[in-house]
Amino acid sequence: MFSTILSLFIFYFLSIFLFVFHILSLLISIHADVTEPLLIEVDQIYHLACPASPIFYKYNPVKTIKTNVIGTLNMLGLAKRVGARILLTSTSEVYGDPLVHPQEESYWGNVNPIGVRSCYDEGKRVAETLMFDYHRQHGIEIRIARIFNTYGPRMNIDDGRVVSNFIAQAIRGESLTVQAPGTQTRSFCFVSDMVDGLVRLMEGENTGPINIGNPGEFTMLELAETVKELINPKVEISMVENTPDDPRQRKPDITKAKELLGWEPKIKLREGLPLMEEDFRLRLGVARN
Ligand SMILES: O=C(O)[C@H]1O[C@H](OP(=O)(O)OP(=O)(O)OC[C@H]2O[C@@H](n3ccc(=O)[nH]c3=O)[C@H](O)[C@@H]2O)[C@H](O)[C@@H](O)[C@@H]1O
Repeated sequence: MFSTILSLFIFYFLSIFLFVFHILSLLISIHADVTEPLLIEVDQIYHLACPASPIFYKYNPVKTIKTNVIGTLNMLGLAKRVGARILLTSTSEVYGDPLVHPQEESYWGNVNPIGVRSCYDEGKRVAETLMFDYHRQHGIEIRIARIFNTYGPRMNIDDGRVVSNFIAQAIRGESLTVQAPGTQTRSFCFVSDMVDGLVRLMEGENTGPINIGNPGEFTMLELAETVKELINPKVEISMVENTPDDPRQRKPDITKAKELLGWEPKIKLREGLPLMEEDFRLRLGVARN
């Protein structure tokens, strides 16, 4: 009798323990790794995974391409299993070093398949292919955004991308490191505009791909001059060595986003930079003089 009660107790205790362990491991896996399968119930998936900063994705290219390929397969598997709509944040990098300017979605790009950026560029291109293959073969509801350079408060101070670098350098009184030749261009979109565009794409009826970005185009020297003027006129601008395959020009054609999503960015670069400066000053503990 006593041994029956004891074994029932142990069984009961073990069941609860295993149940709690299972839930905990699920929760941990939600935050852990998109390259592992995910067992959850959802209606919508925003598949944003993959480091977007060149220094971070080049630091571990194998993991970067695994995230783009295996991660996207896992997310599409989840979408298929639970019937969810899935949005992929692709990138302007699918256009590579573009020979067409500004870049329309119909442009197929000019990408080096074996370069140091390829883990990211080609990874995102494969991710787009997988999205369309699952859409055509399994009827999955897909959305693809091609994000152009985005910036804003709460960005990692040591992210390594140009806007966060220049703002942190200006606040710390260090020289702004323009990578040669400095005439290369980018178009910078403020984070709140980007989020609005992504939500509209997810909620709308268009698969995309749709460019989401701010068409205001600046050379890196112009960006450095603007940051210097707005944040710290005393800092110097220095020219440093660049990295291979740096795209020479980038500007989104956002006709599709305007027509199909009723979206266009509201925040200009000169308005967005001070908002980011405020947040960086708080986190760096450096007040404005
Ligand atoms: O922010 C983004 O959305 C994009 O950032 C990167 O693309 P990239 O445009 O090369 O990003 P940055 O590292 O910020 O470089 C932009 C330009 O600034 C220059 N740069 C960068 C850092 C720096 O300190 N100084 C500097 O002049 C680079 O040479 C490059 O021409 C990623 O590869 C994109 O996929 C990602 O979507």
